[in-house]
Amino acid sequence: MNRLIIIGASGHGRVVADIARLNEYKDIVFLDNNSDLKECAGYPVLGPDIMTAELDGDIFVAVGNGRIRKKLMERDKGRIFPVLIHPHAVIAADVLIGEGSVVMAGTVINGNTEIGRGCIVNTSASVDHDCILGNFVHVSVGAHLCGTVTVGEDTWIGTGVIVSNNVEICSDTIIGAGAVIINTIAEEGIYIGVPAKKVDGDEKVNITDDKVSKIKGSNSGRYSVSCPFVATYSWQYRKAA
Ligand SMILES: CC(=O)SCCNC(=O)CCNC(=O)[C@H](O)C(C)(C)COP(=O)(O)OP(=O)(O)OC[C@H]1O[C@@H](n2cnc3c(N)ncnc32)[C@H](O)[C@@H]1OP(=O)(O)O
Repeated sequence: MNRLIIIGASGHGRVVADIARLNEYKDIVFLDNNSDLKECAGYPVLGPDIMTAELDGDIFVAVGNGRIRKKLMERDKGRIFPVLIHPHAVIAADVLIGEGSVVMAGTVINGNTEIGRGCIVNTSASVDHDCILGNFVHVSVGAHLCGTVTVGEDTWIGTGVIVSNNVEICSDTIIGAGAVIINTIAEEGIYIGVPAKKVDGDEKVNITDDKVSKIKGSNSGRYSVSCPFVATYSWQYRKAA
């Protein structure tokens, strides 16, 4: 197994490293722009993220911000960004998962669902049948997407969110922790509450600057990968466009 270079020596990076270990990566190193960091989860932090250019190995961008995940994956286009799946995730055989995505422990992803590139399906989340998640989507801890839900690129579904079936959520949107989405969201922004409502523009929000393009993933190639640890499961992932 190749070396895995994890960008981002944070709590998220720590979880990613553990899943990489369970995916049989033996040589794991971190890069992080915080020069004070020397180790993470027992693995060395070698230097800033730009060092990918001088290091051999697969790359995983373990950064919570979807825009940064996108930027770093595009910078190192052509390198291998593995799909990392915790052995205690339950994934239907026909699910498609884009490169550079991570699926964490206790998740369930049901049939005919497509997950884009650079996505995070976080601990104990579920994404039910016939869903489509665009690139760089984050489904946070314990969030649940019912069947036939579509989520646009770079949208962050907060922890504990429930999304009812047959709902579409547009790109570049944040769904606050604990919200319940019962209707389609077509206008980007921050939505909170039960049922969720858009936060007014003059309220304090933490969305920052340059939100990226709103295109959904349009990758086409299908590539089979074998699962090293659960012989009864298999899944496919989509190669970057
Ligand atoms: C492994 C992991 O850790 S995965 C990470 C998962 N993390 C999450 O899911 C966090 C999601 N983030 C949130 O829900 C945030 O609160 C956001 C993005 C919705 C808003 O953040 P901010 O802009 O910083 O809002 P801020 O904290 O200043 O709150 C503004 C107001 O909205 C309210 N508010 C904030 N979030 C929520 C929420 N999820 N639901 C209801 N009300 C909320 C606050 O109580 C506050 O109300 P007040 O003005 O009456 O006091």
